[in-house]
Amino acid sequence: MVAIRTNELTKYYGETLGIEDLTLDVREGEVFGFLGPNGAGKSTTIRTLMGFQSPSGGSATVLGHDVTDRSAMIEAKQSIGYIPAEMGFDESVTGRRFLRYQASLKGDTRSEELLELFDPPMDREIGEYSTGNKRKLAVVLAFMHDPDLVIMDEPTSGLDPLMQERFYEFIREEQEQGVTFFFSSHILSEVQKICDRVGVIRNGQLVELEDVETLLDRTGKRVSAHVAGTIEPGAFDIDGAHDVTISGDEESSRPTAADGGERDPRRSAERSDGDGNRTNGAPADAEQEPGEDDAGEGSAAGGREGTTVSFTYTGDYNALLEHLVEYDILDLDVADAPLEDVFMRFYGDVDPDEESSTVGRSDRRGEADV
Ligand SMILES: Nc1ncnc2c1ncn2[C@@H]1O[C@H](COP(=O)(O)OP(=O)(O)OP(=O)(O)O)[C@@H](O)[C@H]1O
Repeated sequence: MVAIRTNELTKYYGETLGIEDLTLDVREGEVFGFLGPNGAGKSTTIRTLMGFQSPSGGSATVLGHDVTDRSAMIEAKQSIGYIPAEMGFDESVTGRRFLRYQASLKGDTRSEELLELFDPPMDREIGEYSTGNKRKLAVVLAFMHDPDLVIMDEPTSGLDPLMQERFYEFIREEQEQGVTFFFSSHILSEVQKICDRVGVIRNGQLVELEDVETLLDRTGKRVSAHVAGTIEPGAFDIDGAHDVTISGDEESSRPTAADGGERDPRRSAERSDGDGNRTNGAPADAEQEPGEDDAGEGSAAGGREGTTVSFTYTGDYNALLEHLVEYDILDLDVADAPLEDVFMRFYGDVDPDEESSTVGRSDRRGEADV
């Protein structure tokens, strides 16, 4: 059976496109990730599925109930958990009081267990909560009535890494009990970790629907190797390597008026390939800001000699290792390919400027760390 079904679901805000012709099924018991850059239409989809706004066209059902049918949706929500992107709490009451109020509306069969797990400060006024604590409370509220379907809009934003892991583990356990999840995210690694299938949305339209294994194969890794000596041009034109950039530290590390004193050859190389905002895949010290602490003696390229090669890799890992072994590797970084690479490589016509302005820098850093 399907838990969510949309058929050519469309939402315009006046002239502004929210989503268009969105057709997808979320199967009962699966964890479905809905991935896309800022403004792609994720929240629009979620708010429409929750019945908070009417579609401009098409149709949708959740747990078999038409999302435009008010009374059907009231009934459906007894079995639906919801974590919104913006948590609209009454800030003047304590968490405990808010929970009691919610319990009176939709029931509470397991808040004790959830409070133990996520531990928001229940006796403080919600107005005093940190963002993360608000999110923890939202998680407790979403699950306290033991829902069959949980719809979540970027549920982990604001949670610290430990809490995120706990939440992922919790989702896996809930899924084993048969709960279905539909959630939006910017974070590819998160989606990769916990989802069975992924829908990718861009400019209001579904551009891909994949199982995660397939997406992973297509996404690949961002590899950056810093090696002693030089790398011949073309040396990394190997099967499965895309967007290869090679940068030596001799010339590119010298500050120039044009680059505002940039010294790190890897950063210079990334700029030169027209992707000035890319941060993933580079060794940690490539994050150093110009002039930050590289002003010491003999500090060209942060004091590191050699050459850096960076590329996205979708090939066979053994073949890559065999190739790398020919070099004296000083530093190696392998990370999930960033979300924008997926868009740019597979969905081709994205304007890099538009993409870098819509996908936040901090989001990309977050992915690289995972
Ligand atoms: N209430 C609204 N009124 C007018 N336009 C809206 C409204 N809500 C969303 N939009 C527009 O609809 C489009 C999709 O926005 P939406 O919030 O669904 O994207 P999103 O994928 O959730 O983005 P984000 O990741 O930033 O949350 C955007 O162009 C946005 O400006």
